[in-house]
Amino acid sequence: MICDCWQVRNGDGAPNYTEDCLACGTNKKANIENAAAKIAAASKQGAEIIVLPECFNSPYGTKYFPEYAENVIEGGQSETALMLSTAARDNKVFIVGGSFPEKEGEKIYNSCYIFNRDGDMVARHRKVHLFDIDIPGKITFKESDTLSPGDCPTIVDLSEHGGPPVRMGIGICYDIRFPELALLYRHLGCSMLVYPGAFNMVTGPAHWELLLRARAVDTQSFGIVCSPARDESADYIAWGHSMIVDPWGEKLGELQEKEDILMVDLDLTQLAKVVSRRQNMPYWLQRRQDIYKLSSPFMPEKKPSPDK
Ligand SMILES: NC(=O)CCC(=O)C(=O)O
Repeated sequence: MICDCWQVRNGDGAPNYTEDCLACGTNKKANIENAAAKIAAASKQGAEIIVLPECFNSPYGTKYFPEYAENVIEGGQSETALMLSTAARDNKVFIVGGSFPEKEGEKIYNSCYIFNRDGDMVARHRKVHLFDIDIPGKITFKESDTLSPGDCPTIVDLSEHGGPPVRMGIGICYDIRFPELALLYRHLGCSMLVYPGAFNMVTGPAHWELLLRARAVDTQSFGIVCSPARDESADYIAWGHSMIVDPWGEKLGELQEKEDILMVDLDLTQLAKVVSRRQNMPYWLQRRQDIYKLSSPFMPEKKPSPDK
């Protein structure tokens, strides 16, 4: 399996976005070392935030998850989480750690851990929508054979951790198909949606870019997807095409299917674009909440939604 990373650098007040690809296979140790090496390389190029793809320490497949899963909490010695923490601290970067199978008790989750520049774990997202699909003759996949779903949205505000003014909503792959999650993130003040993901050769060409751009436009936010690069010999062949789009749905950068690095500057002017897009086309304020309404236990009742 091959992986992409995506990064943000904050140069002279100008965050800079990059994507890498890195090769992953069945050798877990090699996958972890490769990810660490790519994080270091990206950091050398000035990346400030690095995003890894879904399932970067193992092949993507239900039969692999139990074997590659690590216990991060409950005093677990997770070598993958340790690498992410060390890499974040040594390179002084934020890391959105793609995902890896995580064990807690009897359950296994598809989890994304996020680290600050000191190597502290600041958030965890457990994939909330499991990829259970059956398109006869094309693709059948049932994550729920071995995985359990998470039950929380996950937001990371980098400014609360000494970083740039970016509030990210995190999802993992199939989570991108659920507009309600993205709308909830918008409601909770996010201006960027980050989805480590691994679409395949059936759904990738059809929906990967479409969904990212849709979620970005739905929420007037930056959108990022970070995929493993394609490995034709894998059981599950990833589509690749890590990508970042702006709140207008315009592509700021895209990788192809191979191992690679892509860096995209996101200067403060572009961050301001979120605000101006939201003002120019204030559809968030024009929602007809008398006809329909997003409801979530994670939505504060009284707090007005941040829709500047
Ligand atoms: N890893 C995943 O969740 C795959 C999702 C996917 O391919 C899709 O089409 O959705």
